[in-house]
Amino acid sequence: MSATTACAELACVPRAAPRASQAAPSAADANRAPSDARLARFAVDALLEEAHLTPKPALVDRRGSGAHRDLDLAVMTRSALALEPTFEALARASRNRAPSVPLRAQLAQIGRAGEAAMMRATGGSNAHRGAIWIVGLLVAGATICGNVQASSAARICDLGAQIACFPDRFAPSADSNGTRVRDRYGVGGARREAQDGFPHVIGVGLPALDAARQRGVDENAARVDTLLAIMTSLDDTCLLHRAGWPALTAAKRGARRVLDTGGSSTASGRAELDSLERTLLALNASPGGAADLLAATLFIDKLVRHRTSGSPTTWNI
Ligand SMILES: CC(C)(COP(=O)(O)OP(=O)(O)OC[C@H]1O[C@@H](n2cnc3c(N)ncnc32)[C@H](O[C@H]2O[C@H](COP(=O)(O)OP(=O)(O)OP(=O)(O)O)[C@@H](O)[C@H]2O)[C@@H]1O)[C@@H](O)C(=O)NCCC(=O)NCCS
Ligand SMILES: Nc1ncnc2[nH]cnc12
Repeated sequence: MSATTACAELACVPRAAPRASQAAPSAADANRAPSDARLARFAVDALLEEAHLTPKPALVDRRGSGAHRDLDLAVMTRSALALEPTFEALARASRNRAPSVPLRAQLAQIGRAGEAAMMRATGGSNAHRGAIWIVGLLVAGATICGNVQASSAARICDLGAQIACFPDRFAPSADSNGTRVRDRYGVGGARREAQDGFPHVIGVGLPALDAARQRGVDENAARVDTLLAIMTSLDDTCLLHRAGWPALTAAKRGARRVLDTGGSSTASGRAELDSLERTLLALNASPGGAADLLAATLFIDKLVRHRTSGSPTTWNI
């Protein structure tokens, strides 16, 4: 499918730490599609904002390492920053292309080089393998989409899904955690999430973020509640790989309880969130796939929403 959407320009969003300050959008930014560099910057910003978001149950955040022994906030930050050239290369390769077998093969090679860059940056820890896949495909989808407007989210996800559905011709026969878990439990994992059109971004994450903002909770709580909404239904192979079905069930039910008792901004919701975290830590399990899908939601939100909102989100991390 070719890029046909006629869209307006994408403005750069004023944002807080942890990254160096960004240039404000210039008049020259008007009426053109986001550049490769800007798409990459949004992708990295989304990863950084996810990592710094606090509190997240059993995940790395500003409080500590959660259930992870080999990850902390400094490692997650180094990993995200090291991925900027990867996301930019994914965008560059997708420019003026349509989803196809050759494009899929080229993106896969860039993605694998990105995984190697992540491993070098983290000293061998897997911080963002899932995010390279999920957000990388959305970067490609956004590039092919061209100009981006408020209604572009579904098209970007659809284009990313089309790419994911083509075979990865040069894939090494990998024996990944995800492959083992999919065989054992019969779940779809990261691959299926992309091939199905990113349902946890388009059908869960973005609506949950909208709903939380409309409820008037602060942006931090809105994002935590969005993560929890994703957790309520995601078959997260990170949880399954670490602690099997009990961890996945505890994560889904616990996240639902937090939301049903008012969300993370309420005292009762916060108590349920603490309880969910204790349960996951006891199982040595963490919802890494849900964290990646939150980052993907934030990436799309930046692309399609901030420019049109008129009042860009400002929040401290
Ligand atoms: C298609 C791939 C994603 C490969 O997938 P596969 O499932 O075979 O491999 P995994 O290595 O298991 O990676 C999948 C990661 O995706 C995240 N995830 C899990 N469930 C879902 C889901 N339902 N939807 C979306 N995403 C999901 C998750 O990533 C996060 O967890 C990681 C941390 O886990 P942890 O257990 O701490 O770490 P490990 O070191 O792995 O465990 P130990 O061995 O130490 O015990 C962290 O990375 C988070 O991001 C899953 O881990 C894809 O990778 C692929 O084919 N790549 C090739 C390149 C390519 O084609 N690129 C395309 C262009 S971008
Ligand atoms: N914040 C986080 N903690 C642990 N694993 C992750 N994978 C992606 N984001 C993560």
